[in-house]
Amino acid sequence: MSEFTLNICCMGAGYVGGPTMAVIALKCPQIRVCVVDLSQKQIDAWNSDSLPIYEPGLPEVVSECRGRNLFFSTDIDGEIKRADIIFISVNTPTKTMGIGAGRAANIKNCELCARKIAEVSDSGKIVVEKSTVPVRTAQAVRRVLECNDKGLKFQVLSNPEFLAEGTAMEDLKAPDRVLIGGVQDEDGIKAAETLVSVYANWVPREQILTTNLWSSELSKLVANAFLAQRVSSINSISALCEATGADVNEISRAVGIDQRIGRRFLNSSIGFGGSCFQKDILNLVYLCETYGLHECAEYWNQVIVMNDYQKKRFTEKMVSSMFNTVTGKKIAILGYAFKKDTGDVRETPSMFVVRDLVLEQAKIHVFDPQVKREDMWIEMDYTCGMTEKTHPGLDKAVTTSPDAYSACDGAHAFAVLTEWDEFKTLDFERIYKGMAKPAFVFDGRNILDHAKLREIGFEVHAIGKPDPNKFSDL
Ligand SMILES: NC(=O)c1ccc[n+]([C@@H]2O[C@H](COP(=O)([O-])OP(=O)(O)OC[C@H]3O[C@@H](n4cnc5c(N)ncnc54)[C@H](O)[C@@H]3O)[C@@H](O)[C@H]2O)c1
Ligand SMILES: O=c1ccn([C@@H]2O[C@H](COP(=O)(O)OP(=O)(O)O[C@H]3O[C@H](CO)[C@@H](O)[C@H](O)[C@H]3O)[C@@H](O)[C@H]2O)c(=O)[nH]1
Repeated sequence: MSEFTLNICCMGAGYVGGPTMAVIALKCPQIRVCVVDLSQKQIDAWNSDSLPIYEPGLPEVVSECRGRNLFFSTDIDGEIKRADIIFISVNTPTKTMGIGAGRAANIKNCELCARKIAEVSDSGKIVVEKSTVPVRTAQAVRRVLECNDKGLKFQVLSNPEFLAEGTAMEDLKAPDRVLIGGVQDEDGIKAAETLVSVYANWVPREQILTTNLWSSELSKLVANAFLAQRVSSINSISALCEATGADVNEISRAVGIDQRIGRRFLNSSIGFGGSCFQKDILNLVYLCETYGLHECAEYWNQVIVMNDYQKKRFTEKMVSSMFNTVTGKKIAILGYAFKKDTGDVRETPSMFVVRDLVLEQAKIHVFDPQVKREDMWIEMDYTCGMTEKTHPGLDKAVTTSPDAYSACDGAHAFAVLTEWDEFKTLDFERIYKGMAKPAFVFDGRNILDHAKLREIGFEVHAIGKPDPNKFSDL
């Protein structure tokens, strides 16, 4: 007899599958949790001391639970057979070719999981969509599962994940809500209750919302669209601030203090990045178009248009401030991850700034405490189509530095592109001494003390901040 009351299998050991299952294992010692993946390398890393993703607090939880009730394996068939509940937590990237290319989400991996489950299962199971998917994907998953030739019955639930990278462990341990969508018949409601009872081990019942399948799937896209919309809204205002002498931080504070608006997600930046916002908005835009709702599609598409504008605007400002040329100049890039406390570079805005500066023939020196050079190039190829082959000399044009000081040594400018806390306390006197003059600072996250930097002698440019040389009446 197994010592466990329930067996959970999660297909996909990535940024979501790994941390999510680690927290379920932590909070539910009576449940056996196994995360499976096609990638042997990924599973080996999860079973090692050097986990495949950087997430504060994750190593502690993995080391507490791994081997007790948390396992990582490539035995996909065996773990599917053993499971009562199977989470599908695979990647659903934007399609790169075919119908809907550049907008629609590719749900190929979800379908492949469903086919695998139908093929190898020898008992009925609850199948949970954890991946972010277009509305009505659960129907496709259900149809594939129903086609099994063993007469098995499966229940499909939608349980989108709302964790943010860098704070994933806190988000998972104390989520604002858990959302579970299911078919509103007796079996569907029973399946949803089983999943509710898993989360109820640590999440207050009133924060576990149950809805119909389609509301759950759509809520995930809408949540990300609303969050990204706030970032684009404040970024659009940052451009107006730079033109008028207003200060975007003061505006965020004045506007966000209104409880109807709220303070969070109003930090102006070089634009949002990450694997989710752009992908999920494009997914929403494509859905609207599919249903002939062109005005709705256009409305949400503007969030992305504004984000692209913000990224481009930043690089253009760097070039124009530095006497309209950066050719041959050394520029230090502090921060390459799409936000602090992660090593993830998917859709990172830093990449677009680096790409545009390389095209201007600058010599780039990047320092990021967590990003691997190999990952920078993989993403540059995937998203920008830029490799050493397509752009000979690219590899040499971008140096990765071991620390911020060597990145800045001899540089004409440094730009802060990720808001890592350690950048706030650098020895800027030392950095200034080592730089070419005039020494430029471009603060893409508004995290530095600009007055202090100006006192040292830097020429400082920041997002949505009035330039004292331009406005004498501040
Ligand atoms: N990254 C986030 O912060 C986040 C947050 C919420 C939701 N999401 C959504 O969750 C899903 C997963 O995102 P992620 O960032 O964890 O992706 P990821 O790329 O980090 O991980 C996905 C994993 O799935 C594996 N995989 C793919 N096909 C498989 C198959 N058929 N069988 C077994 N394993 C398979 C891949 O090898 C990979 O390791 C996406 O839909 C994403 O939109 C992501
Ligand atoms: O005020 C802000 C807040 C965020 N950002 C940027 O927006 C991007 C996304 O940040 P964040 O949302 O914190 O990280 P993600 O890990 O992408 O998380 C988002 O995407 C996930 C995947 O769908 C969801 O689960 C989360 O709820 C949602 O916050 C990053 O580049 C941030 O720097 C800003 O520029 N200004």
